[in-house]
Amino acid sequence: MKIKVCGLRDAENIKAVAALGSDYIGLIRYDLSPRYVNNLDDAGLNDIPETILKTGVFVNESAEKIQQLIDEYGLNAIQLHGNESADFAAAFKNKVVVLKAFGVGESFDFKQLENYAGSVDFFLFDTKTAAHGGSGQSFNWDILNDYHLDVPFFLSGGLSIDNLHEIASIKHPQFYGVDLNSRFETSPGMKDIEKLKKAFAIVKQYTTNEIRS
Ligand SMILES: O=C(O)c1ccccc1NCC(=O)[C@H](O)[C@H](O)COP(=O)(O)O
Repeated sequence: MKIKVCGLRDAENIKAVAALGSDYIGLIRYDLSPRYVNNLDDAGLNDIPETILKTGVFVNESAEKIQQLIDEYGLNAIQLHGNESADFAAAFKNKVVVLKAFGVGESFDFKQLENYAGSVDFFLFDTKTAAHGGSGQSFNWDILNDYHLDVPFFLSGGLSIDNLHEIASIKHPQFYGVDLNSRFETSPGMKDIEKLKKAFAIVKQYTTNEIRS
């Protein structure tokens, strides 16, 4: 089970998250988010191990701007959180890892994902919110039983120390990773390392059990 810690922006805080063994770190390039990183120089990306995927998170950003940031900061992955089309995503596939986020409400039509299947590496299922992300609220994970494509997915939306144990109830073969954000913060964009340490232990435990069963 992979772990992505999202909404980071401070170099020292990012180093501490990297030391925990995060597989992905998310840097939000959406200026309406309280976790917006205006200047990626502040994130100290040169100091983190190459094994960690530096993920730019975008909401309806232009392809040119995304490409510029990939080139300038060596982003390894992009997460598209707006209304980006499958063709838009496909233009980046095989250059960087592409995650396409979808907001899940009380119901969700997984048919709309069929078009994206060959154009992305992962889906990220988040809680539907007008803010596009970072709601701190979880959705009803039972809905995932209706997902039948073979693209692996990250579970996102309101994951916290209180509900992370419950990922064990998700038996889906494409369940690939978890995305941790606002429930692990001391303030927007600053992660609580002690809380994350506990979360990593829970996910590790889940992964060990998964391998055994
Ligand atoms: O976190 C934000 O502020 C945000 C705003 C706009 C688009 C995406 C955003 N976050 C992207 C993520 O991957 C978050 O981790 C995801 O939305 C879940 O956040 P949370 O519910 O706070 O755990």
